[in-house]
Amino acid sequence: MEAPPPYNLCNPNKKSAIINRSYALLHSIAITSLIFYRLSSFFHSTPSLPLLLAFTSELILSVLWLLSQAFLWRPFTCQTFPERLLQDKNDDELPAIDVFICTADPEKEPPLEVMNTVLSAMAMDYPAEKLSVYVSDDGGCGLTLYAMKEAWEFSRYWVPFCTRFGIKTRCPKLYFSRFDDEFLGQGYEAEKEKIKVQEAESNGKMLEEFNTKNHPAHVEVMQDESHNANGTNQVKMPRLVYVSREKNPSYHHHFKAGALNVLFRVSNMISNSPYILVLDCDMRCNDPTSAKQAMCFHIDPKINSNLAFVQFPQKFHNLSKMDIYDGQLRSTFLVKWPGMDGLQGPMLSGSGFYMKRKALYRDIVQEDTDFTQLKQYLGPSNELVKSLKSAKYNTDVTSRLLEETRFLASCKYEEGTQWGKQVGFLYMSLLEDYFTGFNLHCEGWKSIFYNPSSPAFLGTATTKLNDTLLQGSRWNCGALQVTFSRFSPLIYGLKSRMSLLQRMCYVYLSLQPFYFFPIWCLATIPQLCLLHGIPLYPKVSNSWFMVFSYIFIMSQLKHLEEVLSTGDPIRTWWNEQRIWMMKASISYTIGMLNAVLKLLGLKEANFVPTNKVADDEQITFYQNGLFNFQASTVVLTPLITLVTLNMICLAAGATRTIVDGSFNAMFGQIFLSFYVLMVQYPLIDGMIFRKDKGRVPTSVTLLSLAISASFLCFGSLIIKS
Ligand SMILES: O=c1ccn([C@@H]2O[C@H](COP(=O)(O)OP(=O)(O)O[C@H]3O[C@H](CO)[C@@H](O)[C@H](O)[C@H]3O)[C@@H](O)[C@H]2O)c(=O)[nH]1
Ligand SMILES: [Mn+2]
Repeated sequence: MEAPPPYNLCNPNKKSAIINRSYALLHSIAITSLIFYRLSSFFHSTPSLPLLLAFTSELILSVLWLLSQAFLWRPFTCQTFPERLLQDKNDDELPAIDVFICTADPEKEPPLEVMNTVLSAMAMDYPAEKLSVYVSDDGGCGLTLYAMKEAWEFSRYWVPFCTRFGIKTRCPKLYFSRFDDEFLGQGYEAEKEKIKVQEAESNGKMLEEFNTKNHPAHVEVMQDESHNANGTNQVKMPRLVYVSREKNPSYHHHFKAGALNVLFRVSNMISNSPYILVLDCDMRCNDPTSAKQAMCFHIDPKINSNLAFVQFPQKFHNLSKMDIYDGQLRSTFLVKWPGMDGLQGPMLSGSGFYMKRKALYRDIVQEDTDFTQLKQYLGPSNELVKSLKSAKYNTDVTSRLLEETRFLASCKYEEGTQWGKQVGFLYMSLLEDYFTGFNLHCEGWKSIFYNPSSPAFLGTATTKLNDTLLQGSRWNCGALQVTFSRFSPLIYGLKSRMSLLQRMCYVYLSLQPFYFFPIWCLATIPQLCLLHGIPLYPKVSNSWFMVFSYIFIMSQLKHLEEVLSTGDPIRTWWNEQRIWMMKASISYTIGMLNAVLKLLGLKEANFVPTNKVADDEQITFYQNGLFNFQASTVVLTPLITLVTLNMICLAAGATRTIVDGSFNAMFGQIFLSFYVLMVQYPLIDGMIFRKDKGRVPTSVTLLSLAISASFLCFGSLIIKS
């Protein structure tokens, strides 16, 4: 008998694999030669400090390069066929889904935007009775609760409207910006107005007086008895639940992971759906069919037994054409994650994934685990433990049930339990997604990356240099918390079922912040030596020079090939090098400092939510591809210092080589300095030529000049001694 057609297909990209592997092979020969050249030169004469620093940088770059090849070894592309799934299964047979949406700060994450995300999720193309949306409000803000009630009101029109007319755009804000619909459009405007009035009536207090650190637990299931009682509204509606967990300064709240675990428990009592979709408050559902697409993997009997989650890429609605800050995270979502699809699957990426509930219980909840043991792991609620065994959907939410959910959302509940350690989203790192996903993969769970042509979700990308770099610092600090712990991918679970390549991917991310070392060394030491006429690279006429040139040119070409193969313009290649240098010198460095301070117990790690609102000025800069240098001094000064230093050294060093005729020996360093300045040209522009508000403040330029001068003086003393 012929096998039924599959719901999904995942195929290797043979062409990419051939290109990647040939490149990797030749490049590793070149790198080995470079290391051989350096080591053999050390035998002839004792290396100087600058030479040792340059060599250490080269070694770190080589190790990271080698690890990064794991992402490129077996690239895959997956497809889904939801129509086949729907032929086989009717609505009753589709599994239920709980959608978790987190918000924390009503100023950075305006309640109206959260409302739009919630409505887009409620209106997904999925049987309404199988969909429950849970909103976690870590701010405990009255205005957010109010906006959720309004979202519920409006959803009663919005959801049936979308279903009846097969509307593609299910985020109301976006829909009404494109299309007119008198009745509904007015309804939406009225909701917007109500939220504004509500805020105004409290004289702004609702936004100012919320207290993220101290508030009681609040759980509210949105329902409208009057409507159901008189039977006017027969349309089935997804459920909407507002949860604001208790916050108390004497308990650590574990940021987003803590919020997600509360939703996990509360939803267990109410809908207990076998699958969970996690969204950040700015990640709207763009393609309403994403749930069915995800189910094409989750229901497939061939792969579902150990499939933990289906990850969609994070995509953004506010990217400009230039995308100067690499907001699209191209290399992550278009190269690395598809690369991991050929291994055990992509890393968990915070938002836009469909997770199997059972996977988050890990191996603790088994058929034969007894009641008392489960309570030791999961806490004192009998009801919660009972709900594990019965996969039932609670249609009425009694006041007793609500009481229990408030208990589950209290600070004390997790005391002495395994939440965040072995169950649910894990707490040890600020990068809860990466760490949770790593643990799942260690236990043998798989994941799938699915990147449909129409984006499943659209979020808000950072459009300010400062926000981008600080967000990156938090991510890297989170990765390093894992690296510096017993869970470091280098050593943890070596006996687990994770393949070598998959592990290399995790190790790469865990060591990636170490790029900070080569970037700082190679942007300062060869330049200082250029000033003093000390060569660090072979002469142009020396055949070893070829090895260095080969490595540089080939990595540039490979990057270019990769950019073009993901359908991006050449400009992206250049942009990415710039923002990478900035991230490596700022985000990796700050992330490293924070992680080390945390390790020494000198600083608390903190998850400051990223700003999702931008003023017109900020948007204009961003849209025009102009860097906005209105950034904190800590972020900006190091960048400007590096550029100033390179300018001074290039000018003085080049003059010197002309005078003493040492161009042949110094070419490598002249080129390096020149390359840094070319890539970072917008910094020079912002420092010298720009007159607008986004220019580099003169105070920062002066401070940077002073730092560069001191570095050159001290550096010269050390070099000459
Ligand atoms: O104490 C907190 C802090 C944050 N959040 C929520 O977490 C989400 C992500 O925060 P955001 O400020 O947008 O951080 P990003 O760095 O943009 O988030 C990326 O990186 C995070 C890991 O650090 C992932 O969790 C996210 O999904 C991913 O989009 C937002 O919805 C927040 O409301 C909370 O619920 N509680
Ligand atoms: Mn975000």
